[in-house]
Amino acid sequence: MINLLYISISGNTRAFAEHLAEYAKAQHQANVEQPLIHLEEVSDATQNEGETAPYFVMIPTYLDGGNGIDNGFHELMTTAMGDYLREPGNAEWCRGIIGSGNRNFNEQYCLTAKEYCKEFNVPFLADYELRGTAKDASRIYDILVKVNQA
Ligand SMILES: Cc1cc2nc3c(=O)[nH]c(=O)nc-3n(C[C@H](O)[C@H](O)[C@H](O)COP(=O)(O)O)c2cc1C
Repeated sequence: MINLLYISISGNTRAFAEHLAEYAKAQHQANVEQPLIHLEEVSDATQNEGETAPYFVMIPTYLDGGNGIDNGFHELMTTAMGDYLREPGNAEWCRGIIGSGNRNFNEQYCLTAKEYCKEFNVPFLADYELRGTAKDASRIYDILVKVNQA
């Protein structure tokens, strides 16, 4: 089983997370060795239960102003995920982060995920735009399977 935590404000990340879980289900049906994906959505209402097993994080990008090079990392909307990762012991179980965003934001593309990776010292595993594509789902599932097995 692959545990995947995500946060979604306007629904794109939720849609992609569900797409990934469906893709995993199909892979698992074809070959039981291929793991399923267990999803958990984090929000401002999330109570910390304390992570005790490996998991991955998916986070979209919402930033206020700046250019992403020498300024501009003022995170909006998604801070509940950072708060969750900062709870004692939680970040230690995080095996990597997948960022999403929109390439129109140039240097700020997926910047929240990149900054979290630095702060929590975990690998940046992949990125995708908006709701992702079928290709993104298979590419990212393969990455999750590989890192989860390591
Ligand atoms: C106000 C606002 C600011 C955004 N800022 C960024 C940004 O700095 N970098 C980026 O890559 N995408 C940015 N995006 C795009 C979102 O990350 C993208 O739409 C994402 O798929 C939203 O995920 P969600 O629907 O799960 O909340 C922004 C979108 C909005 C509405």
